[in-house]
Amino acid sequence: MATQENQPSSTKSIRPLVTVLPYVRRYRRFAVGAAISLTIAAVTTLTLPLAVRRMIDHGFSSSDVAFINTYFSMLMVLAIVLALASAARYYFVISLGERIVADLRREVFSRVTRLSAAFFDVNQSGEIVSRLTADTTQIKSAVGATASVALRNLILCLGAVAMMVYTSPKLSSLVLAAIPLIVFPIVGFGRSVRRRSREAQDTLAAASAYAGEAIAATRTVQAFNGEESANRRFGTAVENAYRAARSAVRARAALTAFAIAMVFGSVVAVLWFGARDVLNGTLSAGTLSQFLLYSVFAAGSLGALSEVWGELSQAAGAAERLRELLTEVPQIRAPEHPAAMPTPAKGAIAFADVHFAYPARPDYKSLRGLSFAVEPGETVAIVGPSGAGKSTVFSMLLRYYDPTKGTVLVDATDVRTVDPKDLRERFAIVPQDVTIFAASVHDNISFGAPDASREAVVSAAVAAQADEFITRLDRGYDTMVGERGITLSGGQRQRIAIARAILRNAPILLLDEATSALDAESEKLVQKALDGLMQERTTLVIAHRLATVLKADRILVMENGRIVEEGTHASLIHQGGLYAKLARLQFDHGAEGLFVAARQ
Ligand SMILES: Nc1ncnc2c1ncn2[C@@H]1O[C@H](COP(=O)(O)OP(=O)(O)OP(=O)(O)O)[C@@H](O)[C@H]1O
Repeated sequence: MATQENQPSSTKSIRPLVTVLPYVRRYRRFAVGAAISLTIAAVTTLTLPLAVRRMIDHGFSSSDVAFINTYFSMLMVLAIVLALASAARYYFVISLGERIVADLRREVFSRVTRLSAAFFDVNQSGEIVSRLTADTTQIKSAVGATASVALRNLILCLGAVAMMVYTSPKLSSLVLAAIPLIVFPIVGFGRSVRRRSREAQDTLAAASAYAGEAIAATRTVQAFNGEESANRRFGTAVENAYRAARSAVRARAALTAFAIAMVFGSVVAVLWFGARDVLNGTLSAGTLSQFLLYSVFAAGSLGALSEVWGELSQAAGAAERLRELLTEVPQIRAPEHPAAMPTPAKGAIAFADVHFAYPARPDYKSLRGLSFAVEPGETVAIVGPSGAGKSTVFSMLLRYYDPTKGTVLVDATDVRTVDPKDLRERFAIVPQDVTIFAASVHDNISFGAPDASREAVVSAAVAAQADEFITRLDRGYDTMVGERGITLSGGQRQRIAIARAILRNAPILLLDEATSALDAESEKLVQKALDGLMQERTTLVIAHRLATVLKADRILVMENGRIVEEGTHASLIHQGGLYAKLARLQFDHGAEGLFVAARQ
């Protein structure tokens, strides 16, 4: 992932998993419950070989029925304790995993929604969504299943080794000598698994990103008969993800095979010595059986630990990807001591010699010394050829980016000195391509004012000429509109956006007129809705229609990131400059009120 502030780190251990620790601490009760039940289960398992030895050395030889009965009832009790402790362990550990992942997802999402526009210029949304879903799932399995298996096996392994030493120090010393030979290669393999697993998650995220984009645009894909090529591209991405995952799995498989071979190999070797001691009469058969069981436990748990190490290394790859998002600092954020926006809000705007290049394209200046002022209550239209920098003006006002030079002022306050939240509070925006969420009409209108009552929502819709079509929908204001408002017409979507802006009741309106032509009826309704919205507020409108420029108090003509002409429609036509040319083009084309974006 490309980030502005934060280059991906390249840690070589499972250290990224410490990201998860604060979450574990938050739910200490689950963690403590898990630890207690784990210990009980492990200790119970460890007492079994003791019982077996006594059975072999005393039970069968004494043929004492009462002894056998007591022994078997004790074993039964042990079995029940083991069952209950295992169930409790499962419950605590899995609940902890689920809880942590829910928190992680919430926190990552909330972080991502606060990141600046520059971050999204270089990162794909699908890639980020993949981190939210696939990577957090890996963490869940690490915290839930894997960590508990690891802990249980660690306790079992340590316990078994201790009991082995207790049972036969001589045989144990042979086993212990073999341990470093086993452990070091395992750690090495773990690193390789972690690196490959990170690659697998990265390629999977790339596939998800592409799928998200293509599915959101199925109509375009079908219109261009692009299904084949979309399938091919997704297929390639999925195959890449498969190959990367298989490479990680291969490393894990090799790790498992190596660990098991080494561990059991050393057990067999040690037993061979033990068997000779039994024949010599220096070791009882029961003691050797007990030792055998403990070494099988130790070997089994070491084998399991090596597998778990692989899984933890995999989860560390995922944790690293999440940590990148969690530590990403928004470039645009409130200063340490934000100034207060002056109240009451007036709605004055000023640009003073603003220069700006988008971070994704630092060599190209989108604004080159832009200066203008808008008085409170004024309606100002911005016109100019495509790429002149009109939309960039809006981005600077909303402080999506900071100027490279110069100052943007709202109510005579430098926008960099205030909290972006307070600044954005002063704006309502109607963008060119309206964003409609897959939610009810009510929720879509009240998006910028979530506490608004139904009455307020309806009156905003009435003012936006939207009430009539909304009440004709199946469930009126409670009708769910599809993703991106797919069930609504273009004009309806625009009127919902206008209602949203009316309800927000902000002192400054930013309006990016849609270039797509609506039918005459819709056009009239949208115009009427806008007239209502523009009253009594400062309005800055990127104009594409003659009707709009005629109504504006002033027109700013932009070209190459600065203002080249300024005046009213009549005075600018009279000047015979760029505006006159743009207007002529429009009339030549005869398109009703549509400014054709002409490249100079
Ligand atoms: N996010 C971005 N990253 C890099 N460059 C950008 C970005 N957005 C816009 N630009 C560039 O900045 C310049 C000004 O773009 P802007 O969108 O402000 O133009 P515009 O006047 O609104 O054009 P149009 O009328 O076509 O919407 C263009 O050259 C464009 O390529």
